[in-house]
Amino acid sequence: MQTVVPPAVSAILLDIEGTTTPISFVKDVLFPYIKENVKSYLHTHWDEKECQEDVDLLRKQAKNDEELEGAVLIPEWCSGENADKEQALEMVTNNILWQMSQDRKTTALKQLQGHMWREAFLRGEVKGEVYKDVAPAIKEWRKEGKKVYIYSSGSVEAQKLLFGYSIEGDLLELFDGHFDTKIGSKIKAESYREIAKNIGCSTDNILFLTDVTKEARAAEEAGARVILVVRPGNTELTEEEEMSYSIITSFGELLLSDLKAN
Ligand SMILES: CSCCC(=O)C(=O)COP(=O)(O)O
Ligand SMILES: [Mg+2]
Repeated sequence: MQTVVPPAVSAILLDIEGTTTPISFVKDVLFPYIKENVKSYLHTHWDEKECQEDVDLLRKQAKNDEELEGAVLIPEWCSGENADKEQALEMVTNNILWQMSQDRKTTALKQLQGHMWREAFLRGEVKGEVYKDVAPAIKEWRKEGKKVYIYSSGSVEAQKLLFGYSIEGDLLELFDGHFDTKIGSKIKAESYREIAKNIGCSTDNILFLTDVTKEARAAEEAGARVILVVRPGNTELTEEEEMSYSIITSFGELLLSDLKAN
């Protein structure tokens, strides 16, 4: 079945996990890579500026998380020149593993993950999985003058790795820009307003494609248009959610209204 995109839409904003990319790729490939390698990564890179910045951000996040039940914290002494490296990296590792056990989407965790995946993608150990219908559909949309952006909890750096080193080669030229949680949480309406400001359009001109209804609601609250994407392995939608949203199972089902007229 086809779903018509209203002509007012000038920008299509795409989620990654569960939308352009199977959840299984994230859960079974990307996340295990972090869990298996985080300690040795920290060990190797600990003294580098980038790694210390990542640790500092993780420590600040942990401070904010103090109130959370079961939170694994990172004491103040864990970053900086005088830190006992072995003890500190043990604490940081435990914090990362705890955050991942909760599938947290903090900027601190996502930044470190992006830096770790860089090694895996550059060495060719990992290639980004992208659904087959994604690239051909985006090419069509762009031909029709639509701008296409990514908005994911994964850091912009990680997004560029996934699409730049994908199973279909370098797909980065499909996108006009990338957003991550530095612009705000995906479940906050304000983030979509900020994205619209950044793109230079009204939220009403944005069509957001996502698999997560909390994200869909936030985008709608901001005035953006939303279509839910149902892919194999995604969380099942409730009957109410199915009734409330337009749904597609492939990007090929989107029909630009300008095209329909032809
Ligand atoms: C290269 S993105 C890695 C996937 C990830 O870490 C993530 O949290 C995906 O979140 P999304 O917002 O795309 O569902
Ligand atoms: Mg998603």
